[in-house]
Amino acid sequence: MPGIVAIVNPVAGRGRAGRAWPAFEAALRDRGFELEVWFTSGPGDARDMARRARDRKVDLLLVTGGDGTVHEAVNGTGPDGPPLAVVPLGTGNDLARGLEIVASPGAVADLLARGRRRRLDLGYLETGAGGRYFVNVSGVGFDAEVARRVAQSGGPGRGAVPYVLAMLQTLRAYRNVPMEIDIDGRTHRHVALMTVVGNSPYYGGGMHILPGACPDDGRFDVLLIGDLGKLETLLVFPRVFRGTHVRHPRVRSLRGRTVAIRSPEPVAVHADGEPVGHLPVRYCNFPGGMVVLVPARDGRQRSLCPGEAEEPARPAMPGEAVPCPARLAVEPDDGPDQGRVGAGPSMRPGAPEATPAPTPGDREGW
Ligand SMILES: Nc1ncnc2c1ncn2[C@@H]1O[C@H](COP(=O)(O)OP(=O)(O)OP(=O)(O)O)[C@@H](O)[C@H]1O
Repeated sequence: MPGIVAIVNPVAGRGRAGRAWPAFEAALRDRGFELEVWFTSGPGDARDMARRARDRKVDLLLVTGGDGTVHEAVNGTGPDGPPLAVVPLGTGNDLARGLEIVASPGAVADLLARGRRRRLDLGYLETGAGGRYFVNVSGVGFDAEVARRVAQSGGPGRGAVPYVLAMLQTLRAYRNVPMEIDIDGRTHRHVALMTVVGNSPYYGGGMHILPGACPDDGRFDVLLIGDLGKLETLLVFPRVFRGTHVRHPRVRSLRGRTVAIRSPEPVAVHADGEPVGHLPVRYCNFPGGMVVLVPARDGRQRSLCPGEAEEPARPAMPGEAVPCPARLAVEPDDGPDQGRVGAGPSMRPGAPEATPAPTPGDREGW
């Protein structure tokens, strides 16, 4: 039967979600909302439950937990699932942070009563290990190694402190790697600390990694972080919390609908902080692929994009003309000598060919 289904991950936020949930449920019932509550009992449950809720055509899916729970939920619903409302009781809560969703029972009851349904872009990536959706940010290289270390440290509960500790451990042994990054058919080559692709500005529990990211513009923000040395990385890192790292001369900000990255070396990839395999990776965006309740502000429609006061009149599905294919083919890595990224089938009909291989002098240290 349609209605509201609440998926609650009781261990999110190191158990905060389970402890706080009864107050949220009471506030919602007091305001007249009827809901069915499903508690997860382990990894993967939120995905399976979200799929079941989508199949039942529920009116609203209330996802209670952190970014990992939201990540699982969208991987259960896929694009154009039921509208989501997030109760941010995890550790990092980076999606909610970008949308200014407040974790109090009253604010969540207001969100359901008066919030606006907004279509946000849903990212999709595919590595040799398979494909998945992501809501915030994916990274390739250094931050994916950090994510792997954080995941290995075990159990839910991420956030900035474990991230910073893992980052310092990773930095000791990490070597920058050559990467080829193809954005909408144009190839960029560099020796990289890491490359970041995302729709939302925050990750890692409040790091403002993509300060220009606009979650409903139909395009990814792509950050190319070049050949920084260890000391330089340590010096630049604190700037990530203010978003000023993007002004560093070895950092480039780009945008695009489709992105492919490869390297001759086995480079790790993460999606929303979850390790998801190694290069090569291909990304595409489902513009407007998820509907999320965001707080209403004084009856005005606030823009979710930096630098825009009011929401511009975007079409409901801004990028419909460039859909993601049902399944992306990832070719085996045949190394940089092939001269270009994405030499296999294009992700979209009529996409321009990648630019030819540069002369050795253009290769920025390859
Ligand atoms: N009942 C459960 N017991 C153990 N693990 C669970 C359970 N339910 C879900 N999980 C796992 O808990 C992980 C962590 O949840 P989540 O990411 O939402 O919280 P968090 O790590 O505290 O927050 P954030 O991701 O915002 O930092 C999820 O990836 C999920 O697989």
